[in-house]
Amino acid sequence: MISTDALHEPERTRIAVIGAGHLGEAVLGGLLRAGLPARDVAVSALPAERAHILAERYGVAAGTDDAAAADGADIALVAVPPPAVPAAAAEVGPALPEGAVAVSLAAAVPLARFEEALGPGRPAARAVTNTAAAVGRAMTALVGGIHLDGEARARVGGLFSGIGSITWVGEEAMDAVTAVAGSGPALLYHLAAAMAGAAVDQGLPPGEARAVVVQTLFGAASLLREADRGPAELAAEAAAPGGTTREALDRLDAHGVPEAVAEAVAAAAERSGRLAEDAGHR
Ligand SMILES: NC(=O)C1=CN([C@@H]2O[C@H](COP(=O)(O)OP(=O)(O)OC[C@H]3O[C@@H](n4cnc5c(N)ncnc54)[C@H](OP(=O)(O)O)[C@@H]3O)[C@@H](O)[C@H]2O)C=CC1
Ligand SMILES: O=C(O)[C@@H]1CCC=N1
Repeated sequence: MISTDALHEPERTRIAVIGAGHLGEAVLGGLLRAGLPARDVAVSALPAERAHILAERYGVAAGTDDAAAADGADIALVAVPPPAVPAAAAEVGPALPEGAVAVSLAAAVPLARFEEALGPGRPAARAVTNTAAAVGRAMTALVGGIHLDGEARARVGGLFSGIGSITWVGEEAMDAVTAVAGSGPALLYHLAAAMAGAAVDQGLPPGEARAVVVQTLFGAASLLREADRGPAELAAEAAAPGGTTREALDRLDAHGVPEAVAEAVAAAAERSGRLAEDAGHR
């Protein structure tokens, strides 16, 4: 459930979602699923047809005007593409009530740049989250801005706790977190597709292959989360000497898969840094 303990109005937290594309819609859906009433949500999306679809799908107020969506919100979540953040923030900042918080969900854009565009004194934060927000299982890393006091920090933390797990980090960690928490889900989807394809090659019908892979990944992730052992130990437990798992793991190692994963994560983190540089933010 969304925490309402530390809100200005304990009964209500009004949320604006600015830029409801893939991530914004996932967060919107997750917040509603966690119990946020649709009447307390205003969305800004482009183009107008997209706003119309979201209004129909979720029963929220939706339009194309960022300032109108932010007007009256307690927390505005800005989920536009990185280059669009400064312009969106310049609309959102002045439209928010005093004390309301703006949170950037964009990759790469430094918090100081977001704060500058919002206008003086605006409480702000930066978040890296992921689309598992839609099912209440996001991993969100948060950085607090210079005007974010303890109460506002608790409000923001409470909101994101409603759609998954949170951690507060220093901004220097954000490129790494973006690579793992932001891009990480797609790495697993990539692996899932390869596993399902391989299972079909081995004779499973496609629907069956997908169901088996999904439940296997879900079970493994759940065990990883709850077990008192780490991933290496869990892998060793599944790999009987001379058995099938050892055969498969050896093949992955021979193909340099651990190194390839490390390279992929490093490339994503480096891309996050370059995105900021290309936009003149660093
Ligand atoms: N997708 C993900 O899993 C993750 C995304 N992010 C970050 O989230 C942000 C959004 O990513 P994602 O959802 O994938 O991208 P999308 O392109 O799916 O969504 C962004 C949406 O914002 C719209 N938009 C642009 N400017 C404005 C504006 N001023 N007001 C309202 N809407 C606007 C875009 O419209 P149009 O296309 O017409 O410009 C688009 O529909 C990015 O900054 C990204 O770095 C971070 C972590 C994970
Ligand atoms: O691909 C991207 O740039 C965004 C940021 C992290 C995940 N998706």
